[in-house]
Amino acid sequence: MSTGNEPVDLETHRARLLAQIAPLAPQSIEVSGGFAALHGAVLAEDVASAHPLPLWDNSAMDGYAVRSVDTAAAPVALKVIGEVPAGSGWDPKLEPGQCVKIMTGAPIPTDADAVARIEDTSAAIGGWDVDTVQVNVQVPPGKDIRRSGEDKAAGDLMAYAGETLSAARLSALAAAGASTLVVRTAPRVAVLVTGAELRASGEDLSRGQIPETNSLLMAGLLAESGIQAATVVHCVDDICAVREQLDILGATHDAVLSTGGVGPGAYDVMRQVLEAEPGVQAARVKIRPGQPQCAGRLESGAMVFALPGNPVSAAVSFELFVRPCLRAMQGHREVLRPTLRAVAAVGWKAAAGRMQVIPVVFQHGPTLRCAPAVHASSISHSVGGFGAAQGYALVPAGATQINPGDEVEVLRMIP
Ligand SMILES: Nc1nc2c(c(=O)[nH]1)N[C@H]1C(S)=C(S)[C@@H](COP(=O)(O)OP(=O)(O)OC[C@H]3O[C@@H](n4cnc5c(N)ncnc54)[C@H](O)[C@@H]3O)O[C@H]1N2
Ligand code: MOO
Repeated sequence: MSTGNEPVDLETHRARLLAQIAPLAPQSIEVSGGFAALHGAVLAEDVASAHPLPLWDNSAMDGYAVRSVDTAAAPVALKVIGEVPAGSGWDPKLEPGQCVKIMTGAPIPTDADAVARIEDTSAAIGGWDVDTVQVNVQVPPGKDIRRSGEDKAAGDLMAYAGETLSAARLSALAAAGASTLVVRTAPRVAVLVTGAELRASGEDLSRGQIPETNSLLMAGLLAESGIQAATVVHCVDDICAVREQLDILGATHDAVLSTGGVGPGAYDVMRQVLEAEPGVQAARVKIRPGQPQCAGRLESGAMVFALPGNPVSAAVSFELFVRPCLRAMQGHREVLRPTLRAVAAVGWKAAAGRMQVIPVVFQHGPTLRCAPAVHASSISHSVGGFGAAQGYALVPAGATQINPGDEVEVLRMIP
């Protein structure tokens, strides 16, 4: 492990990490088995529409497909020669004075050029079951017809490499006849926790023991970032045991996250194990919390992010460094969340020489306002107050105080 002597700023450290990330190999997935499994995957190639949308001219309304010219002298009686419900492939021939019942989404007969809505006919009162219908209004050509290709033409690019397959995008690609998609699915991530004081939540606690919560935090933050099935491993504070786990997890995952044990303490085994890893770098980043960072590539193959053990420090480190790297692995076009401006609802003390990353709750109104979720002077361990956090305020290094009404830059994690 190499150790940078000089403290680095957030952007420099993040850029160094991102430079080490290689995008995962893309996979070509047949979607005949269904699209749902692809939700959250990231496109590795652009996708064009296989056919026009809509596929064919179809009715926008329930009513009667007519020849517009027949309605010129409305009200006019037209002979109903049949019905085209949605799903029907029938293309009836229409003679002058004839029409067909048609339902929303059904193909417009080639001989028709407009739709008279049922509301504008005698069927609105008399019902559908008639041989002759009176159309009460003049129906101009094209009225209530959804034209083939008016949404997307065949060959139009529908989605681009680097975009996430959201519900909206997946349904669009399914509608456009996609048969194979080239994607990157979520990286395989393991979470490794160490710490002799940690007990499973719910267990009785003796003095000196606390509930282990960082695995829940990390797995949850991963899930909120689209990585559902993280492997969680609890390991005793023992150099050989941690070494063995890192070797196993590093060979079977794309990234390993750990929390705790990176400080200078006598029992900080993670630091001691990683010291033997040539591809791992320790850094002091000018942020508060989250100053001690340790990351790089394990000899076993995976990226490792050894985060500080304090829960809020770990969460901040995840947001600022891990999440962007995992997104880069998956080929996301945007790896950082956009930042917003918010107005400080109350004042708080800043971190002076370091950028302060303080968990906040938002107050919605004509202007977005925020207030700290934890005490500004003791952020890193305040797991309780952090529970209400919806995002972070990023207070630049150099600021000593935020006053009520000041504008601050914020990252929003939860809507
Ligand atoms: N002499 C110094 N001491 C410390 C320094 C320093 O520069 N010099 N840095 C402080 C800062 S800043 C941080 S951050 C922490 C980083 O320490 P570690 O990464 O070694 O974390 P631990 O000591 O293992 O734990 C810190 C804290 O977090 C609790 N913890 C750890 N894991 C979990 C878990 N899975 N679930 C819940 N809570 C967890 C642990 O009990 C400790 O309270 O070092 C400072 N010290
Ligand atoms: O930098 Mo530590 O992460 O403050 O608590």
